[in-house]
Amino acid sequence: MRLLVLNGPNLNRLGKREPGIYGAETLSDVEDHLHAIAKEELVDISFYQSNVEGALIDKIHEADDTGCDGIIFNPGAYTHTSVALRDAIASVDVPVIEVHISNIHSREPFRQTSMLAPVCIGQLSGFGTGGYELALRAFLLRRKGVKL
Ligand SMILES: O=C(O)[C@]1(O)C[C@H](CCCOc2ccccc2)[C@@H](O)[C@H](O)C1
Repeated sequence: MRLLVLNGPNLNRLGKREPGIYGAETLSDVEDHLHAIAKEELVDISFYQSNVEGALIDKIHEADDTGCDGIIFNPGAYTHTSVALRDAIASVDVPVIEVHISNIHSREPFRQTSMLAPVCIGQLSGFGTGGYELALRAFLLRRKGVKL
């Protein structure tokens, strides 16, 4: 199984700022952790972070065109604004799980709406960086035939 972990704007700052909201782990720490699980589970996993909406869209298209089995996607602030990313996800067959480190539903009103959730297979929000592992394990359960 091949998975892509996609991160949107400012997530390159993870662990460097606002640890009270997003924790102290860096994006590299998250990648190392997911790499270890992927190795155990014989999953081919790749990572991409961009602050550019169009680059994220191109990556979603590329994943679909190359037979990726799933995308774990933290869209960052584009979650709340991007019709273009919504349309990109709607335009591909590859399943997408939306991940948020914070619980967006308990934060400012403008963060409580996701433009992308309706076209994703699910959303994980508020589990810290553990949400990325939860999403990986959700794809593993789907691989076993669990209807998620
Ligand atoms: O909780 C999440 O994962 C968010 O996607 C994070 C976004 C923010 C990404 C920026 O993350 C930073 C991490 C550390 C320091 C500065 C920004 C925020 O705009 C969303 O509403 C919720």
